[in-house]
Amino acid sequence: MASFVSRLHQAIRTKKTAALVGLDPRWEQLPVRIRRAAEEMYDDPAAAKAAAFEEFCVRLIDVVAPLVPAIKPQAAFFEELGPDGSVALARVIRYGRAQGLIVICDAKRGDIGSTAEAYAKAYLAGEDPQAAPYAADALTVNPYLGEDTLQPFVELCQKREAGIYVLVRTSNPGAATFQNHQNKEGQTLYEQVAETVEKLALQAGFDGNYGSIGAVVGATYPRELKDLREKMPHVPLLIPGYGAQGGNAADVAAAFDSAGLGAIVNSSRAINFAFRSLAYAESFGEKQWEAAAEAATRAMIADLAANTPAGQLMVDSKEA
Ligand SMILES: O=C(O)c1cc(=O)[nH]c(=O)n1[C@@H]1O[C@H](COP(=O)(O)O)[C@@H](O)[C@H]1O
Repeated sequence: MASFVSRLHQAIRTKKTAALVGLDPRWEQLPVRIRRAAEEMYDDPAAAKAAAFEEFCVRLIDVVAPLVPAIKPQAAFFEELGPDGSVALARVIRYGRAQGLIVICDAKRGDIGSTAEAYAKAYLAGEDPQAAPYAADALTVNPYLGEDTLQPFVELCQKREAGIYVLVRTSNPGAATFQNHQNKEGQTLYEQVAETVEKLALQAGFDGNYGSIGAVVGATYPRELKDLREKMPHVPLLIPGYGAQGGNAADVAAAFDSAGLGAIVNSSRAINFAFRSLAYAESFGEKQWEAAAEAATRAMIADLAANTPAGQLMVDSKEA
């Protein structure tokens, strides 16, 4: 049995990058051919969109599976379609795992403890992909209801060798409104959450350096990121906000330890829809959307390699 964090770090060592590809299928931005083919096949719009999302994500997984350790399907886009979307999400998660990827489902769940337990059972398959309907290795979790509501997730992480990433300091422009609220001692809400997550990380899947209870910290706030890395030395970080939201490799460099571990950096739109971007549209165009996604993934990996210690792993091994 291997804990979530040890499986993740093994995958990072194998692929020699901490790049994480988010799967955020947006109907209007999908390649037209995929949309048209699905619309011809299904009369029902939700069924057509779900089929198109699945095809797009499966083909994207085929592109990125040899390059990166992990993917992060965004549940929201699938849920928007109703039951057909949920089935597509479950199938995409399974396909990703079958290709040897670590799959982090981004559904940002959280509720009172007894309900949280049901969410945990739904998403946290952990090491055994048969253990849950949405068979993810890890799930993003909202801590707003309190520490007791994280406990069911932590317990299932222990039982199934799964992981969670708790929202600590998010990447969005309004992150500070609640998260920077200070208590009487001057400690911000996100620092209090960080303290709890650090404590929980020692309780589940601890591999001697890191636990399997992680934290989401945005790339768009590099000062807070550096500070939180120090406050949570045993917590693996999931860092969104690189790419489309403006974060760059220099912004996330402080998240990594001297072995290049301890964090993964997500990019979704900039890879999924690279064929629509200024950087790649001219060279690739819509028909070659997969080649554009591959080029964008390779560019991200090269950027992290050049500007973070995690990337140094790749450089060192090429030289060896
Ligand atoms: O939990 C997340 O992944 C997340 C947390 C956060 O603070 N900010 C954030 O952008 N995300 C998610 O990460 C993805 C970022 O997508 P891009 O901005 O297209 O790279 C989206 O699916 C977001 O929902």
